[in-house]
Amino acid sequence: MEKIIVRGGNQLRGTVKVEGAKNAVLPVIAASILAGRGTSHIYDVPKLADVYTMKEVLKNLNIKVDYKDGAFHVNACDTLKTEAPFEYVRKMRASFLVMGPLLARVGKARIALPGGCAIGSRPIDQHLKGFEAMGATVEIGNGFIEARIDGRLQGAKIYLDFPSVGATENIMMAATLAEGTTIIENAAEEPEIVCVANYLNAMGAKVRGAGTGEIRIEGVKELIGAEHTVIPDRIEAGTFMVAAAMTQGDIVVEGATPEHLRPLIAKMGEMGVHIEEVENGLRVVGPKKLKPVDIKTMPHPGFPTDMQAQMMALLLQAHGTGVITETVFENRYMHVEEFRRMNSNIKIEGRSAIVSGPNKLQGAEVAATDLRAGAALILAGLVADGITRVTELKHIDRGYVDLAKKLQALGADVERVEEQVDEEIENLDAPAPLKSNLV
Ligand SMILES: CC(=O)N[C@H]1[C@@H](OP(=O)(O)OP(=O)(O)OC[C@H]2O[C@@H](n3ccc(=O)[nH]c3=O)[C@H](O)[C@@H]2O)O[C@H](CO)[C@@H](O)[C@@H]1O
Ligand SMILES: C=C(OP(=O)(O)O)C(=O)O
Repeated sequence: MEKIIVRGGNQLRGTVKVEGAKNAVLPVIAASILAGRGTSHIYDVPKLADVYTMKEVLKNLNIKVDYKDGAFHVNACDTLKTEAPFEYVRKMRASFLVMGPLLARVGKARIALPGGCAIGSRPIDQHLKGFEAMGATVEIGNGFIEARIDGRLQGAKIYLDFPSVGATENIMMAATLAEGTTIIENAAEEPEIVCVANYLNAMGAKVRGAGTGEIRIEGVKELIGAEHTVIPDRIEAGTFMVAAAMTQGDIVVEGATPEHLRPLIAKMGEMGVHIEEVENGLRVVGPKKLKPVDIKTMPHPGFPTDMQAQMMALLLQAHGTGVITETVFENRYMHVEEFRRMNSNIKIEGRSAIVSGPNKLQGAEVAATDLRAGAALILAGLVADGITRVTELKHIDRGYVDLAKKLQALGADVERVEEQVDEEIENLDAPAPLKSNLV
């Protein structure tokens, strides 16, 4: 079994470069389906398990895909297939983002129902509400969602009950080829939405207002393959920023974009972390003594839920009590049990986690229950006494390229190893998981 082994105690120093953003590249690749003519060339594509899953999804739709040296080339000009099976959606919920583009291009899409996940139930009702408002019929059965439209989708005014990132992207992509104008109200404002909109516009779409709560899309008849560079990953950048802050380190995060990281910069600043803008990123210097803060996750420009677990690791080191409130996902505290294995003092009350510190963390064997939980456990390992072994690396590989190697290059004692598991232990029946742990 592969593990990441962390021996705590080293301060981080040096420079680390962030990759293209996972949460931008996945919808950007899905958007490529919309181009009926020409080849798209997408740059700064990170080598993530999710990118390979998306590549497989597209290949299955009869789309030509080539991925080399960080560049992803897509040609979707042949007759498209319309089905994304459970095999892919199970691995990665973002596979559902092909529904809007398929519906717009060929009037039909059949996608496996995403189902539950380690961080909550994650329904897709807002995506479907948008497609129905544009005239599509949606049927659910046999574990699939099937959407159809005769002719073109029709522009519509769609109010999202919650500014869902995925629903905003899916509807925005579908609307680019619709007849007439679509207005998405209460749209998500994340930087990744702007990245996707810029790509759509480069392909010939007419999308205005991305990055605000109201997006207007004037439908066009055809989109053509285009070139696009993916924005830097603000969550990967944030993860390294926390690593520096935790270890009283001093690092430069190259590619960290200050405008995308305002809430994190503000909260880390309140904790006493020194953050300054440098030529091509951010310099982060960890203080001797961290102050506690309260954090509430919110849609952008609020504090990102994808940094909640990492900030909890940081709060474990603060002198005093801080409260984290998770408002975006219903069940995103799976890492708390793992932190407890490392001797931490965290109390859960409803949607809040009360973190009292500083904690004298101890190394332990812990499991990455989801992607950001995995990163947070490695961060905790950087300051724990003794050895921390993190398992279930498949989650971490969905969203981080060479996390162990990059930390190692900054001076951390971290390695990724293949550890033999005692055969007798491995053959024991595993207890049934409490929640399905698909993504
Ligand atoms: C690939 C990708 O970009 N993933 C990001 C995206 O996920 P994703 O796009 O799935 O997240 P959403 O913004 O859609 O979900 C936010 C909340 O809305 C709820 N909801 C969503 C859609 C819907 O139709 N109905 C509904 O109730 C979800 O259950 C969740 O509680 O945004 C999340 C919130 O910033 C991030 O944590 C994920 O990293
Ligand atoms: C929750 C995340 O991603 P996804 O929506 O792909 O599961 C994440 O990136 O932290």
